[in-house]
Amino acid sequence: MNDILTTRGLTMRFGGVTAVDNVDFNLRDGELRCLLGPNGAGKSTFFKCLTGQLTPTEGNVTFAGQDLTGAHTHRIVNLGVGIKTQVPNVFDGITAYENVRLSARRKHLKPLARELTMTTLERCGITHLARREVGLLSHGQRQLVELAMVLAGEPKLILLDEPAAGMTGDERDRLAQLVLESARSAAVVVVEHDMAFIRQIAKFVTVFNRGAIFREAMIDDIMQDREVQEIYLGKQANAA
Ligand SMILES: Nc1ncnc2c1ncn2[C@@H]1O[C@H](COP(=O)(O)OP(=O)(O)OP(=O)(O)O)[C@@H](O)[C@H]1O
Repeated sequence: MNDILTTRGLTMRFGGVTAVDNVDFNLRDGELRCLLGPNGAGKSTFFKCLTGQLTPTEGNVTFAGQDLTGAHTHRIVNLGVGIKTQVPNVFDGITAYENVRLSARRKHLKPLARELTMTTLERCGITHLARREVGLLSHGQRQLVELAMVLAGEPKLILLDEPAAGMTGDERDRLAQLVLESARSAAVVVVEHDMAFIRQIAKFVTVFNRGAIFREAMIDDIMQDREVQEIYLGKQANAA
């Protein structure tokens, strides 16, 4: 299968700090990949270079054969990438339904957009929140609304940064189910800390450390990997 996303020599420096260091990353079409690593490993910075939130200092990002290095987030989304950042990117003053419909309307005329909105709300288990103003919802509920917005855009690639943050156990289970389901029709990259959630969804994972790819393997092998355990413990010991 072809690669839908690649980076070559991707590097991001902030002054003297090299947050992402010469990363070559490959994601196959339809693949679900989790990005792990201790705090400060460079996962979020790498993610932001993919989404257009940051312009890398060096290297390039290719999506579906197109060079997207330094492209605006708007263009990246229009090309078929669904992005969920750490802070829910929703419109607080309107309802969940209206938020999701805005996303569905990007590709579809009104009747189809309405139908897609309803099915997506249902898929995400938030039909009961359709008429609620999003600014009044809990953090976990807002995360699900944002995910519904991403899915209603029918992306070819979905990028999720810490999607399980602030969720209840039930919301997290729903999210895990949704991510697995979404991975049947799109490639998915998930940056996440929540190990319970990772265990629910992860197959092949990429572990970052000090800005570089430290290990790539199946999650069960990663969990047994002593060097991976050490980089996590090392960070905790340093922080203590
Ligand atoms: N805007 C910035 N300016 C300066 N340094 C930054 C900036 N953003 C990130 N860094 C630094 O880059 C390194 C990587 O940070 P990053 O947030 O990408 O790691 P992470 O793996 O996502 O960590 P976490 O899991 O805690 O979110 C850290 O040393 C961090 O302090």
